[in-house]
Amino acid sequence: MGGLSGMSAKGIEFRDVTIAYDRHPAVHHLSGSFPAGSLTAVAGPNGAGKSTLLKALMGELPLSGGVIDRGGLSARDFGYLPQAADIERRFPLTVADAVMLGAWRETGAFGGATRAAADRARQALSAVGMDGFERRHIGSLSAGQFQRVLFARLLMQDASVIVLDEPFTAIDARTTRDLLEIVQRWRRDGRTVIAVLHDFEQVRAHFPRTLLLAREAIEWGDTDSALSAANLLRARSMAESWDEEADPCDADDRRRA
Ligand SMILES: Nc1ncnc2c1ncn2[C@@H]1O[C@H](COP(=O)(O)OP(=O)(O)OP(=O)(O)O)[C@@H](O)[C@H]1O
Repeated sequence: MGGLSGMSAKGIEFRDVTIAYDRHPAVHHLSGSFPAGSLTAVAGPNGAGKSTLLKALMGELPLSGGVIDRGGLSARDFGYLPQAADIERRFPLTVADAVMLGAWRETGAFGGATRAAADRARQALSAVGMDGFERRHIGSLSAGQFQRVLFARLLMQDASVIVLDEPFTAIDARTTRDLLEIVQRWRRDGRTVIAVLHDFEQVRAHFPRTLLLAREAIEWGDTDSALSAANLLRARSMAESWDEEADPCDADDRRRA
């Protein structure tokens, strides 16, 4: 389905990025890049700043320092799947409506759905194994079925960068396998995929690049190297020693002064 339009060959670069809540940095002095067309896992302990990083990448959080260079991409080039807990499912939408929301680039905020968009929505639902569910209310789906629908919406959106926050947490093994196949398909299309994941075996098997984060980058590069035993130990010991709220960043304060 769909070719890549407006894809940037430059990738996305973080330069000395700090993201703070009330001056307490959740992501600290982070530098590195997501090359165009790469498949990267973001891993790290609880509270490491993974979701914060994705929200800042999506422009939902301001930076306290540094720059995110999106290589000329705009918001419409990004497809974002937040953590399941952040998604409202009681909204009275059918499966077909939910997938068609991914076509807003074609239909516009108030425009009608074109026949072509409706056909693509059917193809997207079929690709995620959800044929025949069009009229079901999204609130009536299992967690795995709903995640399939959200992946269909991303397929529909045809974004060149796809950002997934813990897409397989609390999802059954069969659905996870099918959705990982969709991720590989995005990779073959040349899309850039960035996913927060907790399962290191899954990361090693499917994601060539990894950012191992513990507020700071422990390593950002090839997965085998980033997930070395020494790095994982370091991430764990950093997590065990940090307070829930990091100290305000003095260096940043001095720079601002
Ligand atoms: N809205 C907020 N206001 C204040 N602090 C926040 C907010 N959101 C997150 N934090 C804090 O920022 C830090 C990083 O949180 P974040 O959710 O980014 O971590 P994470 O790596 O995604 O964790 P997990 O694996 O548990 O989902 C944590 O200490 C968290 O308590």
